[in-house]
Amino acid sequence: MAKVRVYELAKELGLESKQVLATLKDMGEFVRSASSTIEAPVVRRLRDRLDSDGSASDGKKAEDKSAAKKAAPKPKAGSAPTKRASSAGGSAPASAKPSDAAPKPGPKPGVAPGTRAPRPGPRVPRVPGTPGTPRSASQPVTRTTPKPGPAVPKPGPKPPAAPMSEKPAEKKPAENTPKPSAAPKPTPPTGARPTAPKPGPAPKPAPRPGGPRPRPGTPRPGNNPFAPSQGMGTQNRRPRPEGGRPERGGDRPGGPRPQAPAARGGGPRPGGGSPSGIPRPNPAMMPKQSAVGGPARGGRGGGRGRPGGGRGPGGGPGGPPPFGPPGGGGGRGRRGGTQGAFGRGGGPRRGRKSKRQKRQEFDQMEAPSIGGVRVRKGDGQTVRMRRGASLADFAEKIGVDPASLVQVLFHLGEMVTANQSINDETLQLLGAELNYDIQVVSPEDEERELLERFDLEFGENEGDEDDLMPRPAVVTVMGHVDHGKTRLLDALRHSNVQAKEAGGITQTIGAYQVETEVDDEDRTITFIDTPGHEAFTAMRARGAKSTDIAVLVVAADDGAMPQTIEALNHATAADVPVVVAVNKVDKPTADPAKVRGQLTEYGLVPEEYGGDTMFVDVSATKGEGLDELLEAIVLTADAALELQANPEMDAQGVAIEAHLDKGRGPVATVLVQRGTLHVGDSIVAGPAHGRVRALINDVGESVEAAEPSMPVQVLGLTSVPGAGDAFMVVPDDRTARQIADQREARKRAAAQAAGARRKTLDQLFEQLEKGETEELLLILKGDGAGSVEALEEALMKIEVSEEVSLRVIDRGVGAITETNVSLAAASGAVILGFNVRAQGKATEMADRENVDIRYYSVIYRAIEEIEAALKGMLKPIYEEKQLGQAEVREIFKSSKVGTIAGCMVTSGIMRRNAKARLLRDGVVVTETEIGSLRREKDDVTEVRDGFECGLTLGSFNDIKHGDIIETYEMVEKPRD
Ligand SMILES: Nc1nc2c(ncn2[C@@H]2O[C@H](COP(=O)(O)OP(=O)(O)OP(=O)(O)O)[C@@H](O)[C@H]2O)c(=O)[nH]1
Repeated sequence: MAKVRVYELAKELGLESKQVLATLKDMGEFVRSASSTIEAPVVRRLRDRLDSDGSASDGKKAEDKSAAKKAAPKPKAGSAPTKRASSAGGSAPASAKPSDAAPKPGPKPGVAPGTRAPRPGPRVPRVPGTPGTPRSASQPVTRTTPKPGPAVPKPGPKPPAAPMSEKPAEKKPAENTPKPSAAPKPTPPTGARPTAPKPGPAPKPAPRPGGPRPRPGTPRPGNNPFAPSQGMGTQNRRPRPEGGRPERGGDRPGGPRPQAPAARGGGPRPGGGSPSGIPRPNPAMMPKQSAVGGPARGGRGGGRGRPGGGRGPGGGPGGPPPFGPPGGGGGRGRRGGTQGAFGRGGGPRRGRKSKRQKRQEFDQMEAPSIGGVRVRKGDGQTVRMRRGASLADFAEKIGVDPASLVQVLFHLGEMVTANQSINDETLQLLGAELNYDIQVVSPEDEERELLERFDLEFGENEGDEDDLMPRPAVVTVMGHVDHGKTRLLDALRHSNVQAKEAGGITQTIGAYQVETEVDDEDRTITFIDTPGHEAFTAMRARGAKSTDIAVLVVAADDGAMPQTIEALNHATAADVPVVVAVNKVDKPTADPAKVRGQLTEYGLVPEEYGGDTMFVDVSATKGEGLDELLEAIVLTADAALELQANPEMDAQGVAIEAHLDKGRGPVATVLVQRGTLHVGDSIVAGPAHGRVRALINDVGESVEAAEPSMPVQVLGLTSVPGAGDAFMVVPDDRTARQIADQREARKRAAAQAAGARRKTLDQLFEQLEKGETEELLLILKGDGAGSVEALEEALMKIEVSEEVSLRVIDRGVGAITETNVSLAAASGAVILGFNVRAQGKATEMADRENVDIRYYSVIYRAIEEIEAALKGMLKPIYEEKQLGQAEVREIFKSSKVGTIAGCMVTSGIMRRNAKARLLRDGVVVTETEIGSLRREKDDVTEVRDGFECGLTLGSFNDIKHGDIIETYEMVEKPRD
């Protein structure tokens, strides 16, 4: 047997489609709409069901009823309700399923009847000719059908629901009165409406011709909160009009409504909005009801919300077997009912929303509000963040919108953009606020993890004892400026590095090896010469870490100085043994004993005093004490250290200095700490990588390999590594590149985080109040990575005022290029060239673009100039300087110039156009300026004390006898 559509079957059976749908639902069959097809077996069962119910309109029953349309309504109502009602326990049940009804009573007593009734109501109006009665009948039926339009017409043709209606009809109520609902109610006898409440209503029904709208009285209470907002709501309302709202009433032909209201109003549906509305599908209600009814979702089964299906109302609450269980047809009924029936479209919309929105709403409910921003909080779980991560990174890890984090931070007083790197404290603050345990991964850990990903390890693991071989001690020479470090090293290796230094200060780190003989044994010592200026503190600190022994140079004539102590602290922190070289002992003012005494206070006790620190008196210029110094170094190393390394492994070490050589490209001076570095090795040094093209030792010779503790220049890198960056040999170029790339990215983020000068809101507002803030932007270019780094560090320490600050927007090794100039031009930055010059057309371009390039070869000169420049950016400070005072003795009125004050200058001078303030009884009345100034009849520029004058105060005319006029000027005050 071919599939048949519901409406076809309904027609065949002489029923309303909705009735058929309702019955199907009752049978547990899910049929979406009247146009849906149903299988033959289902049709058979349906027929059986209808037959057994007797409701089936045996075909034409309907026709018979045609006359009784009105009755029909009730029946329908009844029927429909029945199902629903059943759940609701409405009266309807009586008709359709008495049994059901009975049980249901509890649920929505009044509802059922009433509910249905209402439905009709609405439609009624449309029903043309039919006065109340007919409509009611039809309506109920129609109602299911939703479509307003169609509904109207249907009334006539369609006899009310056959099955359902029939019973009710029989019950007569229907017949009497058009009110279907009314009719049903009477039925209640079945006990449907246990709730008693509506006894009254039942009777009333009769009155209501237009009665259909039964629901009036009771606003569908249970209806649901949603109703209003949804399409449904509206409809519901309509029917409701208690007492038949005029509006509708008017429309309706049947005008009768009024009565209905009363009737219904009675109170049928106590609780439930849907009572009468049986038919009315209330999408909104559905959910609720189903929920109430119990089986929340199950409802679906009932038939997705087919309107007719009694989905809504009835089903809901009571949820009697048929409808109830399933969830009451409730489920989603929106589709059927809402859409079509009410033509609102609200239904579907709602449905769509619920999926997405519900989740969002749920999330939001869960999310606490921080300063008005809702962000889901954590449960204290740990979130690992790399140093310098951005809000976007954090947001991604915790699955929230970065914008919301920006807002949260804003409320916490930090203004940060989503992609900006944030510092550790801010990250922690945010984490604490959102209840996450933030673990900022240190660069060291990050580095370790990075290498682990490539199965590499940088460290001391050099294999077994057998693999280890003695290696030279690596020594760092430290000390106060000009105490003779360079000269001493120079003396030790018989070269003259010092002469090449500009400004007399060591600018770069050099490393050299010196041979000596101790106890008839040849020993090699590697020296790292660190710069002495304070600006190089960072490099010196690194130097201390990469060395075995520190030689502290102290001038015998000067004694321990601040940087001597600082250097000592670095050595101590690095747990490096110290050998003190008391230099310049050749000087007449030299006092080596004093130096020993001073350093004793800092924990360096000379051996001769019973301590374990070796002090050696030397004279770098005269070459005295050098052998003793070397011997002291070797002895100290032998005594305190076990200097060994595995020369067989892949080389690892540290880059001491690097620069960009015009002819050779990036050149890095590295110190091999373990393993042996060979030409041809793939290496990665910080963010630089490459393959070793050549190795050059400290005396400029090309070598094939560099063993532990040997300083060597490496050629072949693709870029310039930073001073202090670790280097290591890796399996292949690809690995080297990948590691370098990741380090580069990390470095960028970290630099951004460190460099970003975040201002709190308070600070910002403070500065805004003071006026615009100024920032000096710089681009640094130098001959070596160490120099550039040192310069930047020194510059960043300059503190002139809160109002001005400086920021390095770019830095690099090598000549100043056109790229640098164009960046400077675009950003308004100044370029500082340290031991480098503009290259090619960069100078020309700088002139054209008006870019300021400054060249330096001595670091502190750069610092001085930048400091001066920053001071120059400060806004001038003005202070008030009083000019004089005059007393008003006469007042003259002039139609041309206003009020003229005849004054006696009591002190100083009155000057034309000078700033002035008028004082009355010691109170400033106005701040203005002297307008015209006359002495006798002549205009003058100023009048001195002891003289009378006439003056005007701008447009201020409220001058009185006895007022004091004070003049002053603002004078720029020099800054400190
Ligand atoms: N009389 C005397 N003068 C010395 C001796 N050693 C160094 N000088 C002088 O001290 C001055 C500074 O020497 P440098 O070697 O440049 O000192 P430094 O510690 O390397 O200085 P910076 O590079 O600025 O840190 C130079 O004029 C040297 O000639 C010494 O043993 N005796």
